[in-house]
Amino acid sequence: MVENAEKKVRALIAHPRFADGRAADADYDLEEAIGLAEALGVEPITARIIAIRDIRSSNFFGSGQVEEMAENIASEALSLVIVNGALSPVQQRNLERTLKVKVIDRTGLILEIFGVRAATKEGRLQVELARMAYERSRLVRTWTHLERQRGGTGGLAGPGETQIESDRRALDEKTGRLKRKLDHVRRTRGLQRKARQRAPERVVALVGYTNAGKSTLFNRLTTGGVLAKDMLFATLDTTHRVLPLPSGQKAVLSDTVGFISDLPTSLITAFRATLEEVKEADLLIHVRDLSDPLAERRKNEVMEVLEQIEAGPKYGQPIIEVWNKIDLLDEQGSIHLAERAAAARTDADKIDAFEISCLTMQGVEALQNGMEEALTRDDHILDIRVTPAEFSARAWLHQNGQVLSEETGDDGVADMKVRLSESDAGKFLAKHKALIV
Ligand SMILES: Nc1nc2c(ncn2[C@@H]2O[C@H](COP(=O)(O)OP(=O)(O)OP(=O)(O)O)[C@@H](O)[C@H]2O)c(=O)[nH]1
Ligand SMILES: [Mg+2]
Repeated sequence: MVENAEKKVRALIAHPRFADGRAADADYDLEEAIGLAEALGVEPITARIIAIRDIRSSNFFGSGQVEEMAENIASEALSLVIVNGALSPVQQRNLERTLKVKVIDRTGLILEIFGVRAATKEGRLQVELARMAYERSRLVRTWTHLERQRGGTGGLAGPGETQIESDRRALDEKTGRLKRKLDHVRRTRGLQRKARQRAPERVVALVGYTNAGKSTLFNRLTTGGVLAKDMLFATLDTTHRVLPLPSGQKAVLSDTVGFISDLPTSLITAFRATLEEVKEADLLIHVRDLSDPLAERRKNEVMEVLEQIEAGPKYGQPIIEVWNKIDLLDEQGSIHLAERAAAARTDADKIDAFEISCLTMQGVEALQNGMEEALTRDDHILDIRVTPAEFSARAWLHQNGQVLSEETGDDGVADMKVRLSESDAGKFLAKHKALIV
């Protein structure tokens, strides 16, 4: 956001640690928050974990803690406080008043990053919509707060209420307008997607926590050209490239926005359209950074998001796990990992796991074979004889299947060997069973 190092906004990052949180996790959480701040282009000058026994409704933090923050802000000349948690609008406002600097919470921070990073029209509209959803949810919270203040009489009227109601109406109107614009942009893109679906190519989608290495892998597997960077949310817009498979077949690979913990559902919903692509893919590749100490937690978070959008194994969609960045593990760690990968493959829930390094390319070939295997596992290879009169069936086969061989006799009758996906084979058999040799 700010290019010039001297002009960078100097920030205090505060990670609230609750009594039930693990101490070690808090360190990593704080590190992630620093990464997010850097992704926004601000300079994290001070970063600290603040123990919270119970959340204060007025300031979130205790008064002693706020005082310490104020001192820190003064001595370091800071102008931004990032709270790596969820603040109510009242808490945010009170903190800003007391500290006399801008205060944002985790969702606010992520929204800011998305706002700066969104490059396409659709991306920008999605972020705008997400921001509306965020603001609306905060209005609701203020509303409950006001009700509580009045002792929950439930009575109507009062200046605050009217204001909130009109704010809410204004937001809803704006949201409606945005949605219509977004629909328009998407219809165009939907058409493009349909065009892709008509092609026999299958679609493989990369998913995973932000910074896991999705774009790096994307570039390794295709002709590349996507920004891969040690920065959270480097990718916001979906990109597609041809994915060559070892046998010479082709698929389409898509790179998507990364996931992150504690995203409110409203934000996930705003990115639903991007995630639609994930849902419609023939195969998901879950890229995981195995050098991340929180790898297991991240995995569960990604799986939760997938479930929320009704994608993944629970919805019959095959998934392969890529255990990336193994070059960063020591020898002991690598041996342990190889054992786990082997165990996972024979496990009850049979996870296809491939250990790779996008840096050294170790394991990438095995992954490519694994992807092809997963994509063609349920394929049918049919021997078909078509007469010239059935030219439409022949055209359909060319469009939807992979024609492995085709010989046409003098009488114009063609003998074909065609590879079809399970569903296409079903469709073909339902209509043209008589053509099967
Ligand atoms: N050491 C090592 N670094 C890797 C490997 N793969 C990716 N990286 C690095 O990890 C960082 C993040 O990579 P990206 O490909 O941008 O990650 P991403 O999952 O696309 O992240 P977002 O788009 O932000 O969600 C980059 O600095 C990469 O160079 C690997 O196998 N080993
Ligand atoms: Mg990326």
